Amino acid sequence: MLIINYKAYEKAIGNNSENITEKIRNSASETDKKIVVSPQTADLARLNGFELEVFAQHTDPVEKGSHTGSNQLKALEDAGITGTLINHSEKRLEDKVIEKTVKKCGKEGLTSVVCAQSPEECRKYSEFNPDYIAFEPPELIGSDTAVSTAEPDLIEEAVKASGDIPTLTGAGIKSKKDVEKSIELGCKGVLVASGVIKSENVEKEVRELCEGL
Ligand SMILES: O=C(CO)COP(=O)(O)O
Repeated sequence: MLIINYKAYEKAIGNNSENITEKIRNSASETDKKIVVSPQTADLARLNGFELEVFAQHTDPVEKGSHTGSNQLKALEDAGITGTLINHSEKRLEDKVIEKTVKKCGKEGLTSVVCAQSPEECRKYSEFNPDYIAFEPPELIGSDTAVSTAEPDLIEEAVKASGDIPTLTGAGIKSKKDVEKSIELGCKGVLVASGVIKSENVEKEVRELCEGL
C-alpha cells in the first residue's frame, strides 16, 4: 500500500488537490498496487470521483452534536473516506483519544492507521488494535534522507514491536529503492508526502514508488 499524504502543501490543496489526484490516478490505473490519497479535510469530497481510496489526515472521535470545529467521523464518511490517519507527527493526540478513534473506526468499518514516532510507541499503539501502524521518525519527515536508508534497524524494531499489526513506514521516501528496502525490512507499505507532492513529474514518481512495493 502507498499512502500519499497531501498535508497542506500548496500544490495539493483546493483546486490543486484535483489536479494532483488526476495525475496519481493515471499512475494508479497502470498498477494493481493499492494507492490511498489523504488530502485536507476541506478537499475530501472533491476527490470522490477519482476511483482512489481517500483517507482523512485526522479524525476526532466525537459523536454527532455540539462539537464545533471537529472532524466528525460520520461527516467524513459522508465525504467519502474509507479510512484515516491518526496521531500523525504533525497532529499528535493523547493515548486515550487515539484508542477511542481506533475503536470508532472499527465500528464503522473504516481503516485506521496510527502513526508512531518510535518502536516503543509502535508497541504501545499495537494494543489499541488498529489496522496499521505507521512508523515515521519525526526528524526525517520532509527530509532528503529516507527512513529506510538512515534507520533500517529501527524499522525492523518497529515491525517487531507492532506484533500482529501490519507496519508501514515513511519519512524522506522518494525512490523505488527506498520502498523496496522498507518492504525488505518487513513493512507492508509506505507513506509519502514531499517526494510525490513536490515532484516535477508526479505520474513518474508514483509509478516508480509502486514498482518498489
Ligand atoms: O509525514 C509523512 C507522511 O505522512 C512523510 O513526509 P515526507 O514524505 O515529506 O517525508
